[in-house]
Amino acid sequence: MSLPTVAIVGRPNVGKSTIFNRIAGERISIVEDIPGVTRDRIYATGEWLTRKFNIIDTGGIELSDEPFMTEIRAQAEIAMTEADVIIAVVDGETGITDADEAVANILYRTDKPIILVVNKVDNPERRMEIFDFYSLGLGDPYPVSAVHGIGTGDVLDAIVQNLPNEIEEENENVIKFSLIGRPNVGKSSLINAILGEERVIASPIAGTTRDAIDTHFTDEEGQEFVMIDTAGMRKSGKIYENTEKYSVMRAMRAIDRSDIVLMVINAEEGIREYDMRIAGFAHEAGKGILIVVNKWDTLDKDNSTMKNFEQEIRIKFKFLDYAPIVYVSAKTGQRLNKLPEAIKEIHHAQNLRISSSVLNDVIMDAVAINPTPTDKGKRLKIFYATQVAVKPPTFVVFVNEEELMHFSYLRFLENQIRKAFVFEGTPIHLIARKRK
Ligand SMILES: Nc1nc2c(ncn2[C@@H]2O[C@H](COP(=O)(O)OP(=O)(O)OP(=O)(O)O)[C@@H](O)[C@H]2O)c(=O)[nH]1
Ligand SMILES: Nc1nc2c(ncn2[C@@H]2O[C@H](COP(=O)(O)OP(=O)(O)OP(=O)(O)O)[C@@H](O)[C@H]2O)c(=O)[nH]1
Repeated sequence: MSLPTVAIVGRPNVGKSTIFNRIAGERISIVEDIPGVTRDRIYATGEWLTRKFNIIDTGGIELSDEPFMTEIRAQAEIAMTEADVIIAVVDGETGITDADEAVANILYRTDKPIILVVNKVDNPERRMEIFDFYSLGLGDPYPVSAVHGIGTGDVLDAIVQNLPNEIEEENENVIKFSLIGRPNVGKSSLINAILGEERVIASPIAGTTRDAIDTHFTDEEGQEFVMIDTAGMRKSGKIYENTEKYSVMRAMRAIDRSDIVLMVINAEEGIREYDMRIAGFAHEAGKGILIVVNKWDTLDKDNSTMKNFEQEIRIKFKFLDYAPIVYVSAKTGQRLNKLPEAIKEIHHAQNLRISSSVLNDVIMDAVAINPTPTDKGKRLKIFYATQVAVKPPTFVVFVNEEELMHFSYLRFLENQIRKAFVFEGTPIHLIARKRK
């Protein structure tokens, strides 16, 4: 589902990251061994009163070599482009500075809701001073002490009140996908090729955010697709558009809105750090993933080229062992016809429901091959398993003691499930729960 976005702006040192961490709370997960972008701590998901939203700390988007004022203005512009609600942070300890006024001046141009947060209001005496901040012209100041968690509840209330109404009715039959990859890997060429190949009338439809334009099309079999816009990949000449953090953030937003992500890699360049972070994020988000190696025409190939390439991918994207790989050329058209097919198969896999009886047969066979682990003389007992969700397929395994379920055994069960059913291209989640 597509989530609304909240962006935090303000000059350095006012406490943006502290507020970001408060709002994102425990939802910033740091998963070991997966180079997910969640560690960058500029993009996370927050939740309050059952409303979920994405939150961006624009302070984390640093523009190297730009003068200080240019940088904070650019960050405010990013907030105005990306967000549905903007949190402008100032410092109650130091009062209003020129930089705060510069930020306010940029924000006057937007009609998006702005919540003015006066941070570092650590004690009641200081509350009286927040009235000075009315002069910024950004509305009522909300006093907060982010380090102590005071006042953040009111800010969250204000965020939720200002979020746009639930957007985009979900149509389960439509496949939403996006093409993600570093600049110049050939995303636009592939998009044009896919649309050309399908010989369909592609019509841009307004997306959930003002500036996102998604492309809607139907293939010959009547399957509907929505290609999610990755507008940030377009070159608009803004100074921040080319920064890696911004491009990563745009990619993350596109991933959030997609069911399936086409991770595009340039055959000439191989896999880069950027690819691993984006892929890690898509994996953590439970999205379907197709690895597309483009510019296949540029390589001098022999019998082992493809095998070697696959090996590199499998080593670098260790956590994506379920993702199929397609080697294509947007230039010559080689294997482009495989893309819609592969997308449809992944969509099928991520929506697959396994009946409990069939699932439990597989689990029991698995336990017969590889007995459950023991710890301090106690053996893990598996009572039964059941699928609780799709997209991604999620299974709960009921056990005697959760602690006895080791990661490696869960991994083994996952492999057995993958051998028994076709879950190619989708992560699957296994959760151990103590039976009540
Ligand atoms: N007294 C007090 N200090 C705070 C509070 N919130 C943050 N700080 C401190 O203010 C400093 C800056 O906080 P950050 O969250 O890093 O500020 P920032 O705006 O993200 O800064 P940049 O990353 O430089 O943009 C840190 O030393 C924090 O500990 C608060 O509520 N009260
Ligand atoms: N040889 C070859 N060149 C390709 C292929 N696909 C794209 N190109 C070229 O690679 C360059 C970049 O292609 P784009 O489609 O603009 O790449 P992009 O990923 O959309 O780039 P950004 O807009 O910068 O994000 C162009 O010069 C293309 O003609 C391919 O399969 N083979």
